Amino acid sequence: MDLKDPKVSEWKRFYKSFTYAWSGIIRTCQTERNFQIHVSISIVMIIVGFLLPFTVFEWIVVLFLIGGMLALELMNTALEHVVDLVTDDVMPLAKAAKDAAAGAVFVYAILSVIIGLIILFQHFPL
Ligand SMILES: Nc1ncnc2c1ncn2[C@@H]1O[C@H](COP(=O)(O)OP(=O)(O)OP(=O)(O)O)[C@@H](O)[C@H]1O
Repeated sequence: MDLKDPKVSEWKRFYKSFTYAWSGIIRTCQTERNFQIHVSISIVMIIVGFLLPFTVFEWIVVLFLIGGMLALELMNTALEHVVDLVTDDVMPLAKAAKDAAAGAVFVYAILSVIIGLIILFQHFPL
């Protein structure tokens, strides 16, 4: 179905774009080891959040970190696919693009771990 077709209703377009997004998430979850690791850590963090329990502010921070991390990992996967689509050859620009995207994920992951530990230490003071 062509989503730009004017005969397609707005709701159908909205629903279709939602199913495309969902299939992108599922596919990435099935194929990308790093995404699976992030999902696992997110589930653990949510369980810990219910057990401690987190305050409303802590939930907001943790959910932003989880959402940001998963969204960034999806963007990284998209960029890897595009680079692989453009070339099979070993090229410095392909490496630069992939490594920069991986770097973005790494920066966010380090920040998430630090903020996550700060939140956890609030509940288990040393
Ligand atoms: N076409 C290419 N030209 C040059 N270097 C590349 C190319 N494709 C990948 N690389 C480099 O090889 C390394 C591994 O890349 P790869 O695409 O396998 O991703 P990855 O880091 O294993 O991530 P993932 O496990 O999520 O697929 C990275 O340093 C990347 O920059």
